Amino acid sequence: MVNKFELAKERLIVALDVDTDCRAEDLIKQLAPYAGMFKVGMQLFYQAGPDLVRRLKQQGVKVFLDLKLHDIPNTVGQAARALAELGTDMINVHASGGPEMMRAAATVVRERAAALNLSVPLIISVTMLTSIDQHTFNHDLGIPGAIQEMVTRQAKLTKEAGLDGVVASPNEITVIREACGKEFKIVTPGIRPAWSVAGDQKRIMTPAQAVRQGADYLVVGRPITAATDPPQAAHQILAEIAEVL
Ligand SMILES: O=C(O)c1cc(=O)[nH]c(=O)n1[C@@H]1O[C@H](COP(=O)(O)O)[C@@H](O)[C@H]1O
Repeated sequence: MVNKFELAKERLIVALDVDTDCRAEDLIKQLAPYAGMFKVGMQLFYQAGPDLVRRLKQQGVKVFLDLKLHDIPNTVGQAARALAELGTDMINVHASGGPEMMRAAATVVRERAAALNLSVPLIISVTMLTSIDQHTFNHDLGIPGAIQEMVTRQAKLTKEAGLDGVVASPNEITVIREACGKEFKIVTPGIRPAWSVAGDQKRIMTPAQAVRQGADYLVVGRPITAATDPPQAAHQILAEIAEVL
């Protein structure tokens, strides 16, 4: 029987927001017993490039390649084609690029992965960044209404465009589930254990709260990677998740 710790591990994605492939690979070595997937985002990818991703895949590491593609449909489609060749497990685009852009990415990635006999990654959209709060949304960006309404709308568009799910804050899980159903993947950053610092994250929840709301995956970066003892921090988060599973 799979134990709760293993189930919790499958949900945890550690964000490798570091500057070098050496540091990233060192963290993976330390954290492999605790995380189901590792996220390579802009900070690391712009330094280490696709070679690091290829190497991690050869080592059997599950990789979420978080480059948040956002451009006209043709440009995103062509960029997504290159990313599909890396054989990652999850990639993302911005929902605000619109349905045609999202559809272009999904179509190209699936076709390319199939042509190369690679497993097809989950293709998800980023809704409203977890660093945006209601005040910034209304007063700085000048968008009326509640963030939850915008995220629900983006999630529905994402589903209609044929993607697998969304990145959203844990605050929006309930409304996304209602709108898009059980199979639709919800990936939540903005995870802050009670003992950690929120920093630039605004729409946050603890790991236990996010799992109770129904998150499929939790993305956690600095509470683990900037801790004095990253494996201990990861273990503590898994224990918290396992308790509510
Ligand atoms: O797409 C993402 O992963 C993402 C979307 C979002 O709305 N908010 C967000 O924080 N992220 C990413 O999730 C990670 C969160 O890291 P920490 O804030 O350090 O836990 C970072 O790598 C962000 O790039």
